[in-house]
Amino acid sequence: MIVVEHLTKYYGEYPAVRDVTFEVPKGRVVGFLGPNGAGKSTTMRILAGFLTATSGRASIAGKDVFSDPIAVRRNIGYMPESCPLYPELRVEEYLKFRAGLKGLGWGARRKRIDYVVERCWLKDVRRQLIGTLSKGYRQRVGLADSLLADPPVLILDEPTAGLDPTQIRETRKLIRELGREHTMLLSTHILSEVEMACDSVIIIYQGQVIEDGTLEAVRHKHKNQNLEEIFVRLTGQEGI
Ligand SMILES: Nc1ncnc2c1ncn2[C@@H]1O[C@H](COP(=O)(O)OP(=O)(O)OP(=O)(O)O)[C@@H](O)[C@H]1O
Repeated sequence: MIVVEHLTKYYGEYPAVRDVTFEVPKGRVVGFLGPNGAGKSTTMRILAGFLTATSGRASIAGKDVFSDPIAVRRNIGYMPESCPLYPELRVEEYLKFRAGLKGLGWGARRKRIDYVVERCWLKDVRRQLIGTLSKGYRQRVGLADSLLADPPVLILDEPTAGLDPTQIRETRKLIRELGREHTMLLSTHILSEVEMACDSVIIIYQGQVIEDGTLEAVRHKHKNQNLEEIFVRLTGQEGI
């Protein structure tokens, strides 16, 4: 469903992503891990069509990310690390606006907004100005936005970053549920989240993929260590 081949991205002289190749098969929920600055957001932004690559290829649902970006956007829901929301709009207004941009017709729009509002626990803040929402609630609006067009593929960049423990639990539960219906690439620093919600894991370090496989295969390869031990050993990072 997601195919990335030899993807490379330079920011000026700096290679943030170097010859990255991986696949996410249909229906799979993949944890995309790596220390700060490893190249996760850069890769995800390229897949979502927000950034060009220096070289390499990528496709989603058979559509080329670079030559057919509009078709790709129809197939994905992308939640960036910090969601660019409009503070002067109310939650419902924002979702209406986004649903319009995503091409949902009037009838479908109302139904779908009700659904994502319910699903992302936004009922209580439906009429609140986005600018007055807490970070956790803004994250939920970003997640609701990514679900609006019911895309087959979800690309979620640190969806639980900055949430309180209750919100983290709720969001994890939602991610697990969404994983039954969507192919998902999910970046996070919380390794227990990956162990709970993902089938597979890709670890990226200094712009390069250093591990890629099902959780079971990766654990087996590393003598049944837990993911945290594997991550620390591969990347030399304690702070995650
Ligand atoms: N617009 C930019 N211009 C220059 N360098 C950038 C830019 N965006 C990212 N970088 C650099 O590219 C590297 C990869 O960044 P990226 O945001 O993809 O990492 P990440 O794995 O998502 O990190 P984090 O876990 O901290 O979010 C970092 O060294 C970062 O400083």
